[in-house]
Amino acid sequence: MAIFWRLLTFLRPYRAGVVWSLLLATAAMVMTVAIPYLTGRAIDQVRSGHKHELFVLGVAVAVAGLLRLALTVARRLVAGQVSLGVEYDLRARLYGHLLEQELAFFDRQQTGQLMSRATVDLSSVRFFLGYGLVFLIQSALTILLASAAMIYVDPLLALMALAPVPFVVATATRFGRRSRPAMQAVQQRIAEVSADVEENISGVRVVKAFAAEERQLARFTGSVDRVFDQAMVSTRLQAFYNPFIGFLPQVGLAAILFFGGRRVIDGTLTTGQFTAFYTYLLMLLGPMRMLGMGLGLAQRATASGARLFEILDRDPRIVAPAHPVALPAGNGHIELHGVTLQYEGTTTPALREVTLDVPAGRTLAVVGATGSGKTALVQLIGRLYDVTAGEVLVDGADVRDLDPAELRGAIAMVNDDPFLFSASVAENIAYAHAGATMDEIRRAAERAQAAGFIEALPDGYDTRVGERGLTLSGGQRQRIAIARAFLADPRVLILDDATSSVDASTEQAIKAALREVMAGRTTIVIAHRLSTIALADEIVVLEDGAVAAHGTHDELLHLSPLYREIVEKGLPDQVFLTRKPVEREVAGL
Ligand SMILES: Nc1ncnc2c1ncn2[C@@H]1O[C@H](COP(=O)(O)OP(=O)(O)OP(=O)(O)O)[C@@H](O)[C@H]1O
Repeated sequence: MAIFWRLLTFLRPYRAGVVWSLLLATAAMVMTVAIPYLTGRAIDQVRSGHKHELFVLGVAVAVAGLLRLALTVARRLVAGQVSLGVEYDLRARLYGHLLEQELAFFDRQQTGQLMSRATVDLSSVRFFLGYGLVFLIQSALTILLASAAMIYVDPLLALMALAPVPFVVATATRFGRRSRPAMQAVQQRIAEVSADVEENISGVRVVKAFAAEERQLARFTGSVDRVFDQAMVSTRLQAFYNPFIGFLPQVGLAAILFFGGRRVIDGTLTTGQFTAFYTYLLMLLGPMRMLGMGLGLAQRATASGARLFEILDRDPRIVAPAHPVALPAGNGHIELHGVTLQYEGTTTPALREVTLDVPAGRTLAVVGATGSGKTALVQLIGRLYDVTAGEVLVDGADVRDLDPAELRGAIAMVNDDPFLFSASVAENIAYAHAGATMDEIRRAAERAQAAGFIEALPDGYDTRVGERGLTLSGGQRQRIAIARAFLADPRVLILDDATSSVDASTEQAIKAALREVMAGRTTIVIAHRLSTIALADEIVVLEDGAVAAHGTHDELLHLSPLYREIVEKGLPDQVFLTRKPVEREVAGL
């Protein structure tokens, strides 16, 4: 119930619309109630042969009908606006809130689940708030007005006719109680199906590569079956309760036909009154059914609301401090003091007591076996995760004291698998600097050794790259990411150099681009090959999240057996493809 009241708060900005909706609904109801009354009177005029009065009443029925039409159209327009407004607000709030969450939140969420909440759940809430609520109130109002009219015509008969109403209310309440959990389970299972669809489409390359379509389909069919089974539980409840709610008032109808008919025969009730009375009772049937439907919508919206609030109530864990300090002037001096990082839900830390000092402008290569904590380390600099212990300083300021937006504005990351948005190449390059001019974009692309292939694309810089930029090769995407970093002009550059899939000349181009972008900035590079290590001033070797060794290449070759082993066996060295003397030297050529 608390969730239901909270849902109503979404209507607050639309108070005027809701009030108008209700006023229009009430006026339409008055017209609806007036029609049987006028019809009853008209029938009495037929019996007494008053042609003029009959004409007037006929016109009055037509006018009431027209007014009702106009009022209903107006109400639907207003309600539609409210509904879409609520949808707009909710979408913006939900999306904004999701974007505020820290990375760790997304590590544990299935994309499809989140998407289902943002679509299926959101639309059931907005549909209820926009239309369902008015349905409910309108039905209740019709029942009240028709009851009042019936009591006015004949209190005793009215009592008889209305006797089933308490049973209707009791049945509807019971229906609500049984239906809500069933509905919530349906929503949950629909979300699971969405998650399955999302995973299958995102991972379609793996599915195809392993010819796993049949297996995936079987799994998917399983999820769909689960939705079907649970929806059937819900449907069975509805199949019984809804008609039952509609049936109860019909018991009243039979009683009215019998007792009311007798009173007409006795002459204590006119035929017109009897007709009006009977029509009122017929009028009750619709709203009673609508009441059931409205309650169904309310159940669904409450179930969906609970799922939306789960997200909306989650406070982001990495936020700007109340009084952030400004990022001190500097050129990207990075310090880690006794840093330990343990990801949520894991038992062993990904980083243990790491202490590092990277002076401004220097290049540090991070090497280590897979899972040794290289990515974990670089993610801490932009505060994508919070340390479990210790501190990370950028130009002397603890990253937790800074506004994350300012901090991240000073850092650029070039991943091994850069993500490109479905937009033009130019827009993708300008992602870090939305106001960049075409000239700046071109210059960045040139420096990133990307201009050549971009100009060869069908529409040059205006070429749209598909979702995830799949129309471009890995090496091309990486150079676009480097161009992005140029435009961002960061103090600190973070690189992951896993360019193992590119050919020799691309590798050369990337190395040249990297050397250009690294100049004059602090760079931390996760190195997977000797040629990248050659770009670094110093190297840190990670082993199980701890610093195993730290020094220059030569020092480490003497001091660290682990480094020697990594150099000898671990790095997919392609240094023979490069021509830079320094790299040949490093590789011992
Ligand atoms: N988001 C996460 N949540 C929980 N554990 C994680 C998360 N990311 C990484 N880990 C774990 O933390 C450890 C360090 O991972 P990290 O990604 O830093 O390794 P890495 O050295 O970059 O490996 P690779 O070279 O394969 O990319 C691993 O044991 C990994 O399983």
